[in-house]
Amino acid sequence: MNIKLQKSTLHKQSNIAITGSKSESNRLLLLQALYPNITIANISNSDDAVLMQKALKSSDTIKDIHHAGTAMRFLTAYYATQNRQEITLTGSARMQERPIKILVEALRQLGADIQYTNNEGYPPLQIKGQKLQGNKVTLDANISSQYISALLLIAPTLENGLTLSLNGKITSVPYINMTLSLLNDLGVKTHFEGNTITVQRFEATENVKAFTVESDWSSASYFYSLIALSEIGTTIELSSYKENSLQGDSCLAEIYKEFGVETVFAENTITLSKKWEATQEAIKLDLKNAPDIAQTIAVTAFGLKLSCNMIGLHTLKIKETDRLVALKTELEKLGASVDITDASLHLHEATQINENIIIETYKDHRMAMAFAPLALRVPLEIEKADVVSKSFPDFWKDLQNIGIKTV
Ligand SMILES: O=C(O)C1=C[C@@H](OP(=O)(O)O)[C@@H](O)[C@H](O)C1
Ligand SMILES: C=C(OP(=O)(O)O)C(=O)O
Repeated sequence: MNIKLQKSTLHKQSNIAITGSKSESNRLLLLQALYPNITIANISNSDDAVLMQKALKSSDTIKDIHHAGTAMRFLTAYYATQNRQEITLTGSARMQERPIKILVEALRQLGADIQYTNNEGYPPLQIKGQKLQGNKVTLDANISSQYISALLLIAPTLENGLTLSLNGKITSVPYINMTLSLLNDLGVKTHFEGNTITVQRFEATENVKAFTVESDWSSASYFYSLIALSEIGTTIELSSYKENSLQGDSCLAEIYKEFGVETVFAENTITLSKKWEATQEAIKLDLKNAPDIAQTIAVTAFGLKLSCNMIGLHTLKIKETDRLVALKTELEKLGASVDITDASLHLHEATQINENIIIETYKDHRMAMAFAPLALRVPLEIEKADVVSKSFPDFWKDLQNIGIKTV
């Protein structure tokens, strides 16, 4: 399904309820499988969270988690500890190109029995669950924080807890802190200092532990972009959000000030308002802590004809697609000039925005959603637009409700 977007104007005021963070949801689902007294409210309706629930519920020995990176990594750790039938954990063609060796090696250090079905270092995996004896692991921390979160989530069930020693520059740190915070809320004792994380063993208790997931900040990024590209005075209220978020992408509130967007926090909402014209200076950002908002920001800057320099993007090449190449290719079709390296993107100030361009999405939800706000500048078409369901199935409906017109 392609979607043609007409040149549109947002309603002056609107409000939208976004469902829970997919990152928090998938952590809590894994914890719930280990500690069944957990209840979860405002769970994400994303494909990734639905696939996680399906995998955990079904008795099939083959689990296919499609494109869901967190499900792939978290379930690898989970099934390695579960004494049951052998499980095959697989995913989409792209998932089979996303590396998992660092996690598999770490679990093997603890005594896990995991084999590669096809290619060494990549899913599918053949996992024979058993009681893991080890309690110390050393692993590289500069490729994906999801390997670390996966180990932390199973850590409190291990006989002697777990000590992780992290090598190299730690990437996506807020996601590690999110995992530790949720463990702490459950009652697990943890400690993170320098390159060492320790987690103590935790026994399930009788008490029910109720969690409410905050709504997804990465999904909120597209509304930040829409407001940044709107007329002064346009506002959107989003729920349910809080100022003290576990999600690193809440740095959007600070970043989008440079694009003229003010964020006001109320009890459980944020109101985004276009308050002033964007700064005309080049935007400079290090996104090693918030990789998922790089595409949104690049497109906002392009739409505002600003130059933008982003570093800390070394993880983008192994996500749903090579996001650096995808961004360069699609932005240049629209008239931009973009330089990329393995870890950075430099967008030059645009002079024009080409109309009626078909944006390819490369099976990446964030490509579709990041480019959609350009409909406030030019008519454009988004190819295979249903890809958004990976994280935000209601995206197109919500966009129509706030004034974006489709053909
Ligand atoms: O732990 C998580 O929930 C996530 C961690 C990040 O991945 P990396 O640590 O691989 O950068 C992020 O990009 C992904 O969307 C979700
Ligand atoms: C990278 C992402 O997800 P995952 O790694 O969990 O597939 C994302 O949602 O942008």
